[in-house]
Amino acid sequence: MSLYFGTIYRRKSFWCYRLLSTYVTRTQYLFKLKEDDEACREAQQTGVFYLFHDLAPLLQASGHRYLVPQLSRAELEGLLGKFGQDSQRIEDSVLIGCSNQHKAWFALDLGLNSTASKHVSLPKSEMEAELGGSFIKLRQALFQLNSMDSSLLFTAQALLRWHNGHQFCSKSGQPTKKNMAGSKRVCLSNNIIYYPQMAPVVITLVTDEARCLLARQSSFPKGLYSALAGFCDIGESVEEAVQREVAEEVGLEVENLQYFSSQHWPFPNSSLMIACHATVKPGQTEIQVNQRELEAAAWFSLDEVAIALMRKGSFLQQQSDALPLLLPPKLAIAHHMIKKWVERQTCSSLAA
Ligand SMILES: NC(=O)c1ccc[n+]([C@@H]2O[C@H](COP(=O)([O-])OP(=O)(O)OC[C@H]3O[C@@H](n4cnc5c(N)ncnc54)[C@H](O)[C@@H]3O)[C@@H](O)[C@H]2O)c1
Ligand SMILES: [Mg+2]
Repeated sequence: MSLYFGTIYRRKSFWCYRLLSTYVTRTQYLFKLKEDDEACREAQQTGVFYLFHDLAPLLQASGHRYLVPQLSRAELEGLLGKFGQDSQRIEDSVLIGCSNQHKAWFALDLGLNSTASKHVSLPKSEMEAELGGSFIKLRQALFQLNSMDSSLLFTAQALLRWHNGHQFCSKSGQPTKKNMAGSKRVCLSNNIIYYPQMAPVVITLVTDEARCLLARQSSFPKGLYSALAGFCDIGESVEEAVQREVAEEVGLEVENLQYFSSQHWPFPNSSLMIACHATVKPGQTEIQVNQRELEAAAWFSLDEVAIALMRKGSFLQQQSDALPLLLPPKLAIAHHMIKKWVERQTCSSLAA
């Protein structure tokens, strides 16, 4: 992430002033909103709101793309008023970020039916007509959103889903209460604090000298292959999870693990995808596909993968049986690790 300097000076001590970056002041502001309910309530007065209905975000079609409308506080109060609700409902929203000018961004789901909340679900189609947009499932809209919008909506949906699923304390059975920002929930009967959770998942691009190993599950779109992925078991390090998953799914032992990058992934719940490159031990390349986990796995050459990366068009539309190799879309970390491997291989073959 590139940091650039803003104009805000903060007094560090009596004689020393420090220039803080826009990124740092924004981060510190968000921290304050998470910790201080009053400050967050105040931020709700001037903030903007992204609406959801039963975890589907409000979107507006614009040509082949989707735009993500934001409502001001006044617009949201007007909408709630039309459906017989007061501004108290706004406190159900969760904080998902803020602009460099410290305008806070919130997400609010007006369609979730929760037993713990006194607020009822608002009717979807009437709201859509009122708002001039549609509540569309995130998976369906993925390829028509820009990367900033999709990342913000991923966060918002994950947080809203977590709150919806943690309305009661698992120890006392009593309702839990969200703090204003939605960064935690507390059980008032025993003070247990619950924080939003993500499941760590390792995703590994296994390679030998000239090929990479890709696999597919039967639920994938036809022709689509990706890197090997799997949830970390409790007590495991990333390295152990990578080695276990590769051994479990394709019966290979890997070495030379190299961390590549990470990504929050909202499907099916909230995962932290930890992407690594790894190589097989020399001479050990024979795959045994675990049929309980995978439909197929195979080694692919640099040429096959490089051509597949250049292939345009959505794999969602592929219907034919004679399918070319298809790779995950750009918003998936798997795409970027495969691309990185192709770049590295191409550079080293040019240098040779
Ligand atoms: N963003 C990307 O590029 C990318 C690419 C591939 C996979 N993924 C994601 O990685 C995730 C894991 O991949 P996988 O399905 O091969 O995992 P996996 O190989 O661990 O197999 C899934 C099975 O693991 C078990 N499991 C263990 N812990 C779990 C948990 N916390 N939540 C759900 N199931 C759990 C379940 O029985 C489940 O059926 C998937 O959700 C997928 O969406 C993302
Ligand atoms: Mg797997």
